[in-house]
Amino acid sequence: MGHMDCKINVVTLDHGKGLPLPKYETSDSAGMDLYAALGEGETITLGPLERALIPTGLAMALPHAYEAQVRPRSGLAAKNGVTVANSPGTIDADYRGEVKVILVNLSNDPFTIERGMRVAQMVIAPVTQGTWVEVENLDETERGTGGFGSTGTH
Ligand SMILES: O=c1ccn([C@H]2C[C@H](O)[C@@H](COP(=O)(O)OP(=O)(O)OP(=O)(O)O)O2)c(=O)[nH]1
Ligand SMILES: [Mg+2]
Repeated sequence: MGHMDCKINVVTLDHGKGLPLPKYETSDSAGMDLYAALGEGETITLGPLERALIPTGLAMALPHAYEAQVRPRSGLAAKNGVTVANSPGTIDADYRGEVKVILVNLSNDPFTIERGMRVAQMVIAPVTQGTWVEVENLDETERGTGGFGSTGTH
């Protein structure tokens, strides 16, 4: 079965020109890697616990009822302790600004980002919006109000 297709209008901003559009690295990849759209020769170095907004050079228009999630790359997290501070970042379908990645360095070593580095991945997902139905009481369930480690304790 093929993947659901979601056509996304995209504008490459000036500082993103020359970088490829994000792509799926394998046929069944869930995410497309996002490239750091820094200037030629420009770098951003994150010291321990520092964070920065990394430009992707892309502005997009997701179709109605879709979102994009900005997620960490496991390689960066495992090897360098570098992750997405607000993971998963939420790109709303009505956002027309530049997509940015909020990277944070959770390691004790500085980490330097260069132009073209793949800093995060973006997953396209359908959006369900909820509508409230206000009631006086909720139905009873096996779990009830238990949570936060309540199961398997007796
Ligand atoms: O990792 C992210 C997260 C968000 N955004 C952009 C797209 C998103 O549609 C917008 C708002 O994001 P969010 O709702 O998470 O941030 P907020 O702090 O609630 O800002 P706002 O008041 O603008 O909604 O910022 C990014 O570019 N990267
Ligand atoms: Mg918001």
